[in-house]
Amino acid sequence: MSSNLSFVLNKPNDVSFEERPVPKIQSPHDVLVAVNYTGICGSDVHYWLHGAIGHFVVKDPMVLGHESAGTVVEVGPEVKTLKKGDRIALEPGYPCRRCGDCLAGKYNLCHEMVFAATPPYDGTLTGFWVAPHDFCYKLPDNVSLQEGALIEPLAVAVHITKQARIQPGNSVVVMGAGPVGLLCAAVAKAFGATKVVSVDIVQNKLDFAKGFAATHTYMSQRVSPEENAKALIASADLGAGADVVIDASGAEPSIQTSLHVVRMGGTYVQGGMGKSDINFPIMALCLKEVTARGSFRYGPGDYKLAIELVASGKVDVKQLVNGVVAFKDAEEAFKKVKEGEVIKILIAGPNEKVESTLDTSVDVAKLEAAKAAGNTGCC
Ligand SMILES: NC(=O)c1ccc[n+]([C@@H]2O[C@H](COP(=O)([O-])OP(=O)(O)OC[C@H]3O[C@@H](n4cnc5c(N)ncnc54)[C@H](O)[C@@H]3O)[C@@H](O)[C@H]2O)c1
Ligand SMILES: OC[C@H](O)C(O)[C@@H](O)CO
Repeated sequence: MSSNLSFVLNKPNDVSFEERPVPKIQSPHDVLVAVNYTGICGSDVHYWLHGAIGHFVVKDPMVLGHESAGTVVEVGPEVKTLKKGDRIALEPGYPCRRCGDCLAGKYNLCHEMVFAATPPYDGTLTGFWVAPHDFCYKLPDNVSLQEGALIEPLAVAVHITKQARIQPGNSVVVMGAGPVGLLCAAVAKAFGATKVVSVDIVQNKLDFAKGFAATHTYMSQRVSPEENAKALIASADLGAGADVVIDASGAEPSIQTSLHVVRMGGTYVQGGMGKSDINFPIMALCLKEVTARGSFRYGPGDYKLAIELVASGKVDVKQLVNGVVAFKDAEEAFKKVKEGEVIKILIAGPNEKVESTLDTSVDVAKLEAAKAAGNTGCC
């Protein structure tokens, strides 16, 4: 346990591998975890390319990654629920536990949140990670460590979908068929929605969505939001509109269309993070008495439910994984995500002996096309 190789963002478009000290257990309630697999999130790609998301600016070198699963290698003296060798999904944000929001059960809103790979805090693309034991969730025997790395984006989708208060038999439209939108569609179905419409602007994403969880798909059109909504409603036979619309794209045209797709008295949830300010059809919100909610990360019970959805076979996260790469190929994996042709790539921990199962050669033309289209991952 002397090597702790880490994948560090120095500044935009400049990453390196660095030996960092193996972290030490700080509190008797901490565990030390060997990181086995980490997924790449759009926010990691955004930091890599731009060095900032909103007011979170990378000023000093920062280890990337926050979608991880690992194996417990050491436990603090007060840890009763985990032992050495346990396989866990890592919840990567640690709230203060004492402020009003934490005490109200909304710890995801804590102002003092320490969140992995959100500056100034380092992330989990590293060999070893220390975490409070109650933010490490033991994986059931039938859930693999690779699936464990998908629990983080699934927990995001669980939180978004809980915010939508879906009822059995509801119709749900999900804008965006990236990993978060696909997982929202799957969770909506697990929550009892009978019609789930995935919407995107890329045909192969819709083809995947149809085989994954969507009952219907719709290719968003470059027309006015009202016309787009009318065509969407007609194509999915949504009658007076959808009971619930979730935005998992962050794109302004998608958000505008959403408010025209939701039915009178329906619910709209903002999960996507795009531009901070947009033109928003506020009159539709008012006249339809739409309930609108935001959704940020995840809170009490979300990781637990995400793991149960995978363990019970209700959400098959394995389908989202295009391949696994060795730690040394982390930068190539980021380029692959940037190309926009993959759903989820996992990076094996630096101490894992794995062969890359993904062709890591990068198509420069695709990279340039993604750049020209402004596809920079997220946010
Ligand atoms: N709320 C949270 O806590 C939270 C957490 C993680 C990610 N996010 C956000 O959720 C969003 C989705 O994440 P992801 O990882 O799936 O990102 P992604 O970039 O892989 O997926 C976004 C999808 O939206 C599609 N899209 C773009 N414009 C569209 C339009 N006009 N109509 C319909 N679809 C359109 C894209 O083609 C893409 O498939 C991102 O904005 C991300 O920042 C939010
Ligand atoms: O899943 C967690 C998200 O990726 C993060 O909150 C990020 O998008 C903003 O810091």
